[in-house]
Amino acid sequence: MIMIAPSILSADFTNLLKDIRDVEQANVNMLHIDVMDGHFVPNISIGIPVIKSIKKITELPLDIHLMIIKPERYIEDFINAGGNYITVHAEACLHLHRVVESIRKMGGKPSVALNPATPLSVLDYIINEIDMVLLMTVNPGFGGQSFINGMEKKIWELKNKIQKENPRVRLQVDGGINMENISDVVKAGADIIVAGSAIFESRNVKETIYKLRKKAEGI
Ligand SMILES: O=C(CO)[C@@H](O)[C@H](O)COP(=O)(O)O
Repeated sequence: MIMIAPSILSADFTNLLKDIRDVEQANVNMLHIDVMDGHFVPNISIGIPVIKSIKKITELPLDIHLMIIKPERYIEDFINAGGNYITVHAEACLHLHRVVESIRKMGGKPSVALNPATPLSVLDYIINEIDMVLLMTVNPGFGGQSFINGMEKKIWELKNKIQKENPRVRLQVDGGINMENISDVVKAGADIIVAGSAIFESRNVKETIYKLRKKAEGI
């Protein structure tokens, strides 16, 4: 089954409750929450108080994508705020193994994100310790960017690596995914689709999610 994770970065922050209820009614599998620090990426977004508030109003698993340098400083806070999946960037961690270990110890599901230009070999000695890999198909920092050409090949290579080395790992793909390219992304091997602007900037959020799911499942 393909999972859909709406990225609330593109939601209406003056009406977040309504947007969350809409995606819940469309049976999405988790909420993707982008945390940006203005250093690792050139943008600043959502932080711990907002995540705590979201946790109070939804039962959906919270998938926290930390686009922050030295994420080890805040792992405990994001887990206490209600994060389920905690994704850290390989590029942002001096001691990736230690960070992943601490996420697991504190009760989170550890996940590692890779920027588009980061080689898959950075996963070589960590793939057995994680639950998910987040492959970025845009340069992180903003919603609404275009999917980078050629990333299907990287998804496919990562899928092969996962199948060989740890088939329990889920492959999440994030950035520029829409109605036109979702089938290719799934065919290349994605298990979890993150989509922000394609969902929240559409006229009918629920209908868009149903259509994305249908395309993803080839129906
Ligand atoms: O992490 C990020 C951006 O850095 C993403 O989660 C975006 O929020 C996805 O938005 P779209 O590309 O789907 O509009």
